[in-house]
Amino acid sequence: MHLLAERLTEWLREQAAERGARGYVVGLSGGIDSAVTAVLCKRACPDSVLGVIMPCYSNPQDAEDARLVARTFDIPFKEIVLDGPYALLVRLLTGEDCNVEKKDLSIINIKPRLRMITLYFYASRLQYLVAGTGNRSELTVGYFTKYGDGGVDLLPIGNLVKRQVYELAEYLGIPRRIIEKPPSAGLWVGQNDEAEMGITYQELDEFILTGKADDRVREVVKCLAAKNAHKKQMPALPPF
Ligand SMILES: Nc1ncnc2c1ncn2[C@@H]1O[C@H](COP(=O)(O)OP(=O)(O)OC[C@H]2O[C@@H]([n+]3cccc(C(=O)O)c3)[C@H](O)[C@@H]2O)[C@@H](O)[C@H]1O
Ligand SMILES: Nc1ncnc2c1ncn2[C@@H]1O[C@H](COP(=O)(O)OP(=O)(O)OP(=O)(O)O)[C@@H](O)[C@H]1O
Ligand SMILES: [Mg+2]
Repeated sequence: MHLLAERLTEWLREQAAERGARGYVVGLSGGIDSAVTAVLCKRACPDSVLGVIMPCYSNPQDAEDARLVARTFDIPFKEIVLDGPYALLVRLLTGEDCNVEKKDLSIINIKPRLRMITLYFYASRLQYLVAGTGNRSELTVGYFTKYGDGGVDLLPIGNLVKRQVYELAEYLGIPRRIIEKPPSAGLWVGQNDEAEMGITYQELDEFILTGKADDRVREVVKCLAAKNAHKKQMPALPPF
């Protein structure tokens, strides 16, 4: 893990230099993926990393956990509450008040997209790059919002399956309570990644790393990967 952390840190340093950027901006959710990504960015660019905490009708504990990460690793951060813009857009688009219990993807995907807009504001202001937090497990099945949390400049932990993200988190000293909470996109009350995908990260990681899986897991992965393949492609152009 020591070597992996060093190599990713060095890679982030090189990427910033090659792309003419001064540092990195990261959305800090209070979850493990953003904690690990932000700490790697802080190691790479100690004086030029910004964490942005963006509650959007979110569980207040998440912002509390995000602040804990920022303070533990001395990462400067902003808190931008997106409740108002979200409620306004939902009302404008649907004519109805937003309902935080409802799992309507056309509506709740607005949350990650508002976060993307916010992160690109800071990236442009500060001459930073937006560091995405997607990992190999999520990328394999396309478990992210297109141009939402998927709208980023680079993916420092994109080659690590979730289990490897946990290992790196342990090595980096991410606070226990963040390591221990169940992965959630936090898009509606009680959302849980594994329940929504229909497979566990352990099953998904095992399949990615070894090719071993029972028929049910194989089918779910195949199906999600096919359905979401477009998220990893450039928009189609006419062939003429
Ligand atoms: N074949 C195709 N070729 C080109 N484009 C295609 C397409 N099929 C759909 N599309 C487009 O893509 C859209 C659907 O994709 P998208 O808008 O992303 O929506 P969708 O994949 O339906 O929803 C996002 C999923 O990611 C999960 N998520 C989101 C955010 C964070 C996290 C997390 O882990 O933290 C997880 C979320 O819970 C949900 O399951 C369609 O509305 C359409 O515009
Ligand atoms: N409330 C939030 N404030 C700031 N950024 C957020 C917030 N919610 C989500 N994000 C951004 O969207 C990313 C995707 O969320 P995701 O849930 O996959 O990662 P995570 O919360 O870091 O880890 P976990 O998968 O364990 O919950 C986050 O890593 C973060 O960059
Ligand atoms: Mg999360």
